Amino acid sequence: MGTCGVHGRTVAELTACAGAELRAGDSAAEQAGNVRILGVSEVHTEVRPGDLFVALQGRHHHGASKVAEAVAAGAGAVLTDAAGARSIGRDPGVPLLVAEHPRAVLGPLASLLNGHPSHHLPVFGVTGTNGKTTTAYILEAALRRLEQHPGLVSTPETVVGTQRGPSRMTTPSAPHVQDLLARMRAAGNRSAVMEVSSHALDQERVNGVRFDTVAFTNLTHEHLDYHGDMESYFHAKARLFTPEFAARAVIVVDDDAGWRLDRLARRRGLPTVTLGTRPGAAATWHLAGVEGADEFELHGPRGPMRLRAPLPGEHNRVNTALAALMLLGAGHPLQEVARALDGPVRVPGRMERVDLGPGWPTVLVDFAHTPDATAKSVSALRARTRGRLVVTASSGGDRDTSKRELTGRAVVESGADVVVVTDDNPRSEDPAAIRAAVMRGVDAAVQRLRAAGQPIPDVVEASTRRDAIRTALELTGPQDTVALYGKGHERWMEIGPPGARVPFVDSDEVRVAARQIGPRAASPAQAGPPPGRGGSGWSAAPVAP
Ligand SMILES: CC(=O)N[C@H]1[C@@H](OP(=O)(O)OP(=O)(O)OC[C@H]2O[C@@H](n3ccc(=O)[nH]c3=O)[C@H](O)[C@@H]2O)O[C@H](CO)[C@@H](O)[C@@H]1O[C@H](C)C(=O)N[C@@H](C)C(=O)N[C@H](CCC(=O)O)C(=O)O
Ligand SMILES: Nc1ncnc2c1ncn2[C@@H]1O[C@H](COP(=O)(O)OP(=O)(O)OP(=O)(O)O)[C@@H](O)[C@H]1O
Ligand SMILES: N[C@H](CCC[C@H](N)C(=O)O)C(=O)O
Repeated sequence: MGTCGVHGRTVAELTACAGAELRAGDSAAEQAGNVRILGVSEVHTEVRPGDLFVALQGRHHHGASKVAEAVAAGAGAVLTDAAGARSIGRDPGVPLLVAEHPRAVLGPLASLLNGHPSHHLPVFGVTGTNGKTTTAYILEAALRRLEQHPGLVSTPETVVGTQRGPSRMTTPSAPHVQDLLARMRAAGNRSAVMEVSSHALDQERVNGVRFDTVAFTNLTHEHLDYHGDMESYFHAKARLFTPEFAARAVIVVDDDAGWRLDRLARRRGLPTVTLGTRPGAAATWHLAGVEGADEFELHGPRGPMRLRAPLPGEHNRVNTALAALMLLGAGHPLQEVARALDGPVRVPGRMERVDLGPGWPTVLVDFAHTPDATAKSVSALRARTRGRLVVTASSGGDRDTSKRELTGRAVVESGADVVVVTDDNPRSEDPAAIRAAVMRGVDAAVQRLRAAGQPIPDVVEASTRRDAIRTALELTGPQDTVALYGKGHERWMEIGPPGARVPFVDSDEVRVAARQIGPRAASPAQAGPPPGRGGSGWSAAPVAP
């Protein structure tokens, strides 16, 4: 990887940058120090001639076991840790750099080799359990309207110049991050928006990026398979909030983690502004609005701003407000920010409507795959659905198992009328076992509602997602809403061993199922089961409370 062209950097320069020790093996140290390195890679299959191969200890392998292949592919030098150096043993045939924490210096080295791209364009980083992608897209659209020509690094897509393409990861490896920023710079982007995942922070993938403004959305139950507990998860997120990474931060303080992060960031010397939606919260900015409406006001030190969220739900007002405060923090005038945020934004697979025409329910595809996201999304749709709200409940395999029951519980407690328990990406697990876990949460919540004398949803299990989609359409009419959760923008289903995928697109499946079911009568009076548990009627525009 790397785009520093034919010039590159010498091994001596990289050794100094990495704080490493240069072991020249059989070659003379001076000669080794003069070797020119053109790029950097941490995956042996991505090594290009003249690259520095950085051999890291991972969860499964030590990259040092791939040094011979990397050198055969043309690696000009190798950087590793003491354990890696021991396992390489004999002279690898190229200069060997040994550092205490090569992972920590991989990003800075990649930045150096790419001409420090983040020093030349403002980078906006968004982290938090839910809302990163949505906030990033809202911000990207606004920066475009402000003629800041943003690049984008996000879960669904990456934008370099004006080219949009699918992403493989939310936040890629350090060499890829720096390579993307360098390519953005070369392609004329004048700003960049980047989602920063907790995995990326834990694995130091954004080390070496200088962020202009970083933002925190929230911290709720997720990724405990990786982080172990919420405390470690918090500390992974908190890594981003230091003056070394960013010039300033915007922090949503609707949960305890937000307040705690604000205190921690300020103690570290990072200037912060806070955003609260709870009445009486001692935040810098407050979001005020009528429940269920997309319009809202933002009150704070620089006066009220009137804004409109481009997607429904309270959570999307927060995402919009966060984007506004990031832009204000970066120095854009208030009126311009308000204007730039006033317009449609398409966020792939987030509250995305699938238009089937008259006679059909409102169908939405949404990426809610955590308990909190599911609760927020179901509540938002409940408030806008005149008829019945039919939702899928599912969870991915080989991921946090403890969120499955909580997700099942969330759909019931947030007001769904019909819950269709089905599959997401089963990966290597037995899909029936995952559904059973989700169903336990659904059942427990139903029992609680029943005991409290409250209305309870109908519950169906569909052993394939295709069946679930068809069932949801068959059950619904034009007054109803169908929400398909979990897969959002994904264009595949992961089934079987790691990496195994079959094509599967929720919105395509909806259209196929509608065609199979056949035409629907256009009149709302003729179709659809009786009204559900409540709600005030779906509308693309906000429904009056
Ligand atoms: C759990 C996790 O994040 N794993 C990442 C991690 O894998 P690992 O620790 O198992 O790596 P490893 O296989 O032990 O290899 C160690 C080192 O040897 C190198 N190696 C390894 C094997 C080989 O044949 N050749 C080789 O060079 C590897 O490049 C690596 O540097 O390091 C790898 C190399 O950088 C990543 O590809 C891999 O991401 C995997 C694919 C992944 O699925 N990650 C997901 C969970 C992830 O990061 N998701 C977040 C979004 C989460 C969210 O917010 O929703 C994201 O930012 O995308
Ligand atoms: N601020 C928010 N708070 C809670 N839930 C949200 C928020 N914003 C969006 N959501 C819900 O979470 C889902 C995922 O949103 P989004 O993709 O923006 O988050 P993300 O942090 O990028 O998620 P991921 O890391 O899984 O890609 C949305 O489809 C929506 O249901
Ligand atoms: N980045 C998230 C995406 C989850 C998407 C959902 N469809 C699933 O498979 O669980 C993860 O890897 O946990």
